[in-house]
Amino acid sequence: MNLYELTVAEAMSSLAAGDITSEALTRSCLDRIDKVDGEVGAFITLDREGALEQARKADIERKRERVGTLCGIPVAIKDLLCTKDMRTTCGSQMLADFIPPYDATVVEKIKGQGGVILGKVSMDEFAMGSTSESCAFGVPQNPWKKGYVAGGSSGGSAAAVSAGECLASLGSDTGGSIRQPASLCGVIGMKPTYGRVSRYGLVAFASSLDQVGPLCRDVTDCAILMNAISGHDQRDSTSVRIDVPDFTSFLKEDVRGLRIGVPREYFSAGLHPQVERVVRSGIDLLRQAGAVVVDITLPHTEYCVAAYYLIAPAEASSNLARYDGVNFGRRDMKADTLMSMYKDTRSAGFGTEVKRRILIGTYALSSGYYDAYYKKASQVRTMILRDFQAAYESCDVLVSPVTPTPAWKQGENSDNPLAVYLSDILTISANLAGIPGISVPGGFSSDGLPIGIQIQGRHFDEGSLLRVAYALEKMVGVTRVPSLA
Ligand SMILES: NC(=O)C[C@H](N)C(=O)O
Repeated sequence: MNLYELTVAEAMSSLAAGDITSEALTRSCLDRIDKVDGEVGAFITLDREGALEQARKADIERKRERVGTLCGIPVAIKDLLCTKDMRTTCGSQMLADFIPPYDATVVEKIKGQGGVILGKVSMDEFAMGSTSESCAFGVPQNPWKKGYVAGGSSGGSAAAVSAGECLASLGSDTGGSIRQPASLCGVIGMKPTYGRVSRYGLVAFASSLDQVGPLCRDVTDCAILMNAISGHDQRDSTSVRIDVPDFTSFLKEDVRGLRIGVPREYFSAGLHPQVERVVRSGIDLLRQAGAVVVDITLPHTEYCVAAYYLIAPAEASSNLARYDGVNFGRRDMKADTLMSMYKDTRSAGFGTEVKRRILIGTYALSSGYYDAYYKKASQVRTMILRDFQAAYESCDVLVSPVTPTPAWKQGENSDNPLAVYLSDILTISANLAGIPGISVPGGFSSDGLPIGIQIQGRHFDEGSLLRVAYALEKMVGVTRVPSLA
């Protein structure tokens, strides 16, 4: 077995036993990147020398003292998390040369535990998209099938883990951006409860929805990464002061007596029959293992896309106002007035989808329209939250598809933003309600594309998600790294 194929847990014990070194492990990932990334296209910035230096340092420290949990483990970071002295582009020309002077809290935590940062991975521009095709610096593709999308917006994070270019990665999820690419690339992806993980140093898209989370090769690794990144942070006023459990303590195969809710609305028309087959067979496995399956209704599901595509663009239009050519990133200098400098910078710096969202958001927030759009959408958001609260009175977790279809061909929906927005229909509600969700591999389509199963739960009950995901993983059996022949 190649070292790059190890899970985080396996690598941790081999490193602790002295069977491998971090330098060898890191070199194995770098060699793998050299071999396959020309095709996979996951990395925007690769810090080869820096990674090897961190790995050697980890090897020396291990000999001398007690080391952090992730000591010597190579990880990749979505390119919207600030990394000190390392370019952070958000997949946008606007930040093509932006080098942050500080680390995001989650990056600081990974480094603090000895993790080796390999570099920054591809994403949709400012996290707006579901295919990563709007990235200004290279589009990742699905490691399972040439020419197919890796999903988005954390497409580079999912593709890098899936292709064996790193052992784990961090992504962010505003409307499905961790769970959807995880599902399409056959890896685990968790969106924690809003407030569980610090957003300090995460470049904001829609601040009331964004959350950082891990993408990994198995559920155990997901629990390990959750332990590493969770917790209150004084620098993020929306992070919650609540105890962080040891997430690995939930890794039990036993789901007896657990009440699994199956939301009727998530299996409606438009769901690909092969996705339905995979998810229903996952539910059957859980039933056979002793879980109690109950029928659930989330009646306001049909309004979630409309509410999200008002709230997220409204917040984005406000957050992205800071890219004015003065404070951050790019400036177009040919203009001779301040107004035309703003206009030229923003016209050239942002891509089509980002502009579209800024326009929608600015329109929705303009005077006289607030009540009709943003306020209405916020009220719908409350109804969606209440649906979940009512559901969790009769079940402990919800099991459903992650996306209506498996991965599609690159370019297929490029001219149809509405079709792409609709592909978020099964993931968006969790962000609107702030609840946690995870995607775990459930099977494959007839043409070999991975299909994930989504588990959602109560606020701060990531534990039950991990428990069900772990049981499913044991019953379904994970397929590791695709051959990329
Ligand atoms: N950022 C996300 O979670 C992705 C979502 N598809 C969006 O475009 O907003």
